[in-house]
Amino acid sequence: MADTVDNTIFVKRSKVKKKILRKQLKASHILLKHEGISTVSQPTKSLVVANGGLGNGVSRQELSAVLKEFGEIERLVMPPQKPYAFVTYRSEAGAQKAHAQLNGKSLKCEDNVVTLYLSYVQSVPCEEAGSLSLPVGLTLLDSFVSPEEEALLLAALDWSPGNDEVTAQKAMKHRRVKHYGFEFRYDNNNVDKDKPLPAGIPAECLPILERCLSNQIIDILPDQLTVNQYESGQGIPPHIDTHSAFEETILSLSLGAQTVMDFRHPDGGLVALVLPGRSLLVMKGESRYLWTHGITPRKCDVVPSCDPQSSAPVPTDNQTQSRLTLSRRGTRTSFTFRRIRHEPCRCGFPSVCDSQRVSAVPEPSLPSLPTCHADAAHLEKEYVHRVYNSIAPHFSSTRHSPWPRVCHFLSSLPPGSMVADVGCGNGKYLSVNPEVIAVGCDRSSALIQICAERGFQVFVSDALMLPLHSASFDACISIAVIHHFSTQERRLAAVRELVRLLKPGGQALIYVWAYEQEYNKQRSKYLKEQSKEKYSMTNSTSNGTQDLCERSSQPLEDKHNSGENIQCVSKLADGKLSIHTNRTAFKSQDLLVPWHLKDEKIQRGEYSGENLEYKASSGYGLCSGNRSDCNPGSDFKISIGSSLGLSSESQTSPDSATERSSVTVFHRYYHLFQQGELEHLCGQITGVKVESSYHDQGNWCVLVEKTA
Ligand SMILES: O=C(O)CCC(=O)C(=O)O
Ligand SMILES: [Fe+2]
Ligand SMILES: [Zn+2]
Repeated sequence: MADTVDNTIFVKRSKVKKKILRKQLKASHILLKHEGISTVSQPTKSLVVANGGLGNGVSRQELSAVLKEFGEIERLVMPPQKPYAFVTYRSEAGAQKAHAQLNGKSLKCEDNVVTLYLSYVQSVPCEEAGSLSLPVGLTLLDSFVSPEEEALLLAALDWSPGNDEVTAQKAMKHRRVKHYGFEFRYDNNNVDKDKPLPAGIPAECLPILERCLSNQIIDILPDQLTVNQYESGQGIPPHIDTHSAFEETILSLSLGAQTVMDFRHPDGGLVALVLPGRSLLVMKGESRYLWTHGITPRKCDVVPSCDPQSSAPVPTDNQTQSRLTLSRRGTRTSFTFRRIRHEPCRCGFPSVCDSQRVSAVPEPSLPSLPTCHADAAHLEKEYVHRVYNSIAPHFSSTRHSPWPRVCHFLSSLPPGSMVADVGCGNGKYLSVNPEVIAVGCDRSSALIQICAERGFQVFVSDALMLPLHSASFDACISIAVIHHFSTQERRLAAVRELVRLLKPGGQALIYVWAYEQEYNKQRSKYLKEQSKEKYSMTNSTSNGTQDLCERSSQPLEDKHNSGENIQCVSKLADGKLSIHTNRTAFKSQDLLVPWHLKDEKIQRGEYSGENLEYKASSGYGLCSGNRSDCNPGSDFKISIGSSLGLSSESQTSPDSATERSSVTVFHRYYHLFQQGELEHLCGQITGVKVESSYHDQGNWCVLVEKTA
């Protein structure tokens, strides 16, 4: 008897399983047919979650809440308006668990119930610029406090000078602050844990904190409060709240005027999020530990044109760009509640964790000159691509003057010419001749973002594999690009690819950095900047090829080699690349050139002179307003942000830059070309004629023509 019952259950169970499997296969089929997403049967770390998309009304918070029960999430990609999402777990085991437990399960969302079907995928698409997604672990709860509570909280603040001691009140350069419970010290980026302040968290905050407890936003009351007050035009540099100082959950309550907070991922992602007055921002997980947050000092924000305070729907990706408007800032006061940490932080982000730094991060050793493609690609990824993504806004701010001879080449092209700028950087050559049709590409998504914001036709691409038709361009330029390829084969391949684009009779102008910085008894601008810049650390060359100077007493070498007999002058001690001393003569052909980024600059968004690039970029791709339909039981609303590529390197505390200004040094790999080397390279390609070659301000340059 018992057997029969068991068997019936077994049969029923397997029927259910079969049904789920059928539906899952159907979902995979639809994904392939309609979206071109192919699933695999072998377990991987990544899953596509059919029906778990923003297009099904599933929010990022809702999906990530269920997914993270099965393991630590590395990435959650939710393409806007799609009925699916992608998740990548840190381990395959996590993905397997989620697959086993969630497949065919219902997910109850705010406004509907969906059934999830999960399949393994080999790779996950990148989050596109403008797509709507928040950093993992970030939640924004709209209207968390009532207007009455807002007024009460603001009235509880006493900014009079007599109160300085009690709340460690400070007037910072870009805002004023007060601390309760414990002082957060901006000199050492930490709190004196055994020195509590006379004033604890004001009683007016308690009802709000109780609400956080009962809504399970926190499970223990905070014991530290920092109040920041920003006038219009003020802000806070990008930073991560010190891991060792505070526990995981950070709450930031926005009162008064709305603002835009920028979240940056170390890989370059930027999410600009509108924080409306009376909203509560909850930072946990990756958003608290790995992403920096900051407010760019400015008087206006670019926001979606629908009133973010209203319950307008989320604009789609395209609409986000087209329906932007300016919003004037007013005075904003934020209450940041945190809990002091008494044990070292053991988060999963050792690269940015001050508790784990010493033991976890070994001293970086210098890379070697590569001998195979794989090593070369790796070197370029670390010492070219990553660096440009990290320094993009600052790099761009030093690159505004086009070189005259490049301009002359572009200006002499007939109207209507098709021109490709391969490695276009910030796009400074794309508008030189308005009569031609110019497209640009660069390997750095952060630089391409800057170009896109300037309205140029651009795309991200590797110069070795351009997604452009052969023989379709009248002219190409490659300015200061090919010297970043680390083997002769790759440099040759880059020139070949450039030539491939040209129509017969088309011309390519190529500039590379010269090993010889002194030519015809003339020192290049790069060397001359040495005396002019007074060894400053502020990278502000306006049109020089390279970066800033550093003091050096090394004599200039004058080494000229003839083109026919190119000798390698790389002197690699134990095979390692050496670090070049800026503004001095090169000692070897392959080396690492430092780029000094004053943290203060990047943190404050104060790039020298015009900081248009930075300002513009941090204002775009904002989050939408709100979802009107969220959480019917209460008056919370969830705002969803959008991301685009821009990077930041700083991971220090909010005002370390005010008290100390540290410099982050990045190293870019260069192969310096010797005289004749570029011509020699071009000479190896059939169907190419070197029209002319010259030395221009420390660069070797060729103009080549495609003959067939
Ligand atoms: O103003 C805010 O919302 C953020 C303040 C903040 O990040 C901090 O004080 O660490
Ligand atoms: Fe913070
Ligand atoms: Zn940590």
